[in-house]
Amino acid sequence: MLEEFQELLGGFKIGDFFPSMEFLHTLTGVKSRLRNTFRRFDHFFDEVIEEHINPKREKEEHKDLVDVLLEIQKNKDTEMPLTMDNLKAIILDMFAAGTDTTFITLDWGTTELITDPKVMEKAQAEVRSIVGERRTVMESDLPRLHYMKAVVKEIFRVHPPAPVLVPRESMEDITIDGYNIPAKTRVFRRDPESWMNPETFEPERFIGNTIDFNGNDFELTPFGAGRRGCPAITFGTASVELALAQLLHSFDWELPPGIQAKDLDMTEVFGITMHRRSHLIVVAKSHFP
Ligand code: HEM
Repeated sequence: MLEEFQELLGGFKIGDFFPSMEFLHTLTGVKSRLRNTFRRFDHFFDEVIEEHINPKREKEEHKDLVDVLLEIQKNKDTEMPLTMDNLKAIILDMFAAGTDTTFITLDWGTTELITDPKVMEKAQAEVRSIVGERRTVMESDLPRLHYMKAVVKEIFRVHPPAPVLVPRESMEDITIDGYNIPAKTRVFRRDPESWMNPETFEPERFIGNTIDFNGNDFELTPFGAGRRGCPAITFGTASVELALAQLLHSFDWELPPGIQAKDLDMTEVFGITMHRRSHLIVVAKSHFP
């Protein structure tokens, strides 16, 4: 369901660029796919909300996002009242923007590392030397994992999970570098010419310099930049770094018997987020007895 949503949201649709050709969306079935996906999500959110307002529901120790949103909705004194549609939109936004991006980064990251044993070994050696015999990687370990952080930057560079960002429209006429951009133009940003050996996975390119993805270096903007940039850049980065460090620390990774790195399908599926076309199958062996 989420995959269909991401593909519909980001895939190339001719009517988005030539509004006079929007009628093609009906002929090609895009409109009915959109309606169908909308209905499935709407039904799913109705169920989730009903479950949360059911007085017989067992109380959890901590409130979750839906509990908090329902509480805000109940409070009629808020500056901006939340309708049920607003509430569903927020759940969808968090669900879609927050799960897929992190998962895709780890999926492509594992792919790159398993096809490049030298990088995998170097990253594992670093994590294991910092974390030692302790079984759980802590957030406080992260600042010392310099090489692994370079690996994460390189994953973001080669496989930005949301490569065309969220489609945006310019609000007013503007001239940038001599190009006139009229109001309401759809704007995308990506510059493939900013890197040496751009196709090679090389975390070392981030060692010894300060290039980062916080929105100041325009050649690396996996979270976007400026005021419409990802609001969860800190949380998203920590989630990816912690998960990757834990995977590197606790497991030794191999391809299944008979499969070689060159056999892996590296095709990307184009949508608002950039998935692998086929599932990655790897063998994880516990590093600790
Ligand atoms: C690896 C992790 C992540 C990456 C690479 C990422 C990337 C992005 C990008 C590129 C955008 C669009 C920015 C733009 O158009 O300029 C975005 C927007 C957004 N992200 Fe993230 N994100 C990540 C994790 C998360 C997480 C964990 C959450 C929530 C828990 C989240 C919530 C959002 C929301 C709500 C928006 C929409 C903001 C708006 O509508 O303006 N993201 N993200």
